[in-house]
Amino acid sequence: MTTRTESAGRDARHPTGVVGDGPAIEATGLRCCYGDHVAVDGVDLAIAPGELFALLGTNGAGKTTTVETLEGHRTPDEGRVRVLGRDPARHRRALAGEVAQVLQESGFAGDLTVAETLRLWLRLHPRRQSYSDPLTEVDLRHRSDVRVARLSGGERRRLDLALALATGPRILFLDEPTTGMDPASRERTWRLLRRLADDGCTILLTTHYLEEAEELADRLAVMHRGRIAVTGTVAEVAATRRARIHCVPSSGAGRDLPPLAGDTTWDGPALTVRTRHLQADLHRLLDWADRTHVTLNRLNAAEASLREVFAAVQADRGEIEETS
Ligand SMILES: Nc1ncnc2c1ncn2[C@@H]1O[C@H](COP(=O)(O)OP(=O)(O)OP(=O)(O)O)[C@@H](O)[C@H]1O
Repeated sequence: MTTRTESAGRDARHPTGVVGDGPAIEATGLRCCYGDHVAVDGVDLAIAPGELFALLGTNGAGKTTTVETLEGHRTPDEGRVRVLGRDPARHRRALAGEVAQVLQESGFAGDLTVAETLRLWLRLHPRRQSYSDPLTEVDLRHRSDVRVARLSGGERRRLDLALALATGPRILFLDEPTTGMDPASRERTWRLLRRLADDGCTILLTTHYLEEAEELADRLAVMHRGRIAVTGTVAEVAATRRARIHCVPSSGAGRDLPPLAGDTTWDGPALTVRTRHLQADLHRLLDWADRTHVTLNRLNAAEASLREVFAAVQADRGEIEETS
């Protein structure tokens, strides 16, 4: 599994989504409507070659519509999209060998075996380069002779992924790639996706699993009501909300705290500090506790989590702050 430290290294690699010859996947002012309903309302994305980008969002936020447009299945009502510099709706044939998609519903014939499905797939799809052994990569080699109808939900997701890999794509669109997978398969899939991206494949994945985005994504965006509410590296997105220090000072401590940059609130004996200056405020608090012989029980200090950011977006709270 990838460590946070490695993630921080990746974070620095694609600070803007544009490197070298420009983005591999791009949306500019994208707007998509279903009749009068605006599903995507001015989305800008720039995903660099070899970047693994996660698109998160609340239900009905517009993720699928955005991705379908990038895949060339829809044309924008306004704005433009480009994949490898081309309009994906107009150049579907040219892009076919470069782009692979894993949709939520794959719709394979249930009476074909896994191996037959792969062979058929390779006959029907243009290949940029063949991938050595996609079934082994997704741990399905031992199920080669099993009919697709008899695969479990998680195994079907792995077959989807194997087929996507089989053509050696430069761009991979993944819609909820690990839904239904057990924890071991999920981690294996994460390692595989990470390796693909490290080998230069650009990956756009939509997911409802925040830990998947946290673990994998070079950058991510959280959509809400057709717009991107917040985007950046995991660290940048977390920094849009204040960090939190929580503790229960020992009785008799009094409430004359040292001057802190953050806002303090008391809930009975429990103190919470919401701050943009976590290290400095923690230092002041510890120093004050030392000087006044106070014990800070149940002390906990943490940056905001992706979950908190997501909850704030979902609650439509206006308190997502600009990263300074
Ligand atoms: N075919 C359609 N006709 C009318 N409205 C649609 C259609 N498809 C999607 N919508 C609406 O467009 C909006 C965006 O839908 P979309 O499926 O892109 O969101 P999503 O972020 O993928 O949602 P979810 O996470 O729930 O799958 C929603 O309000 C949805 O109800």
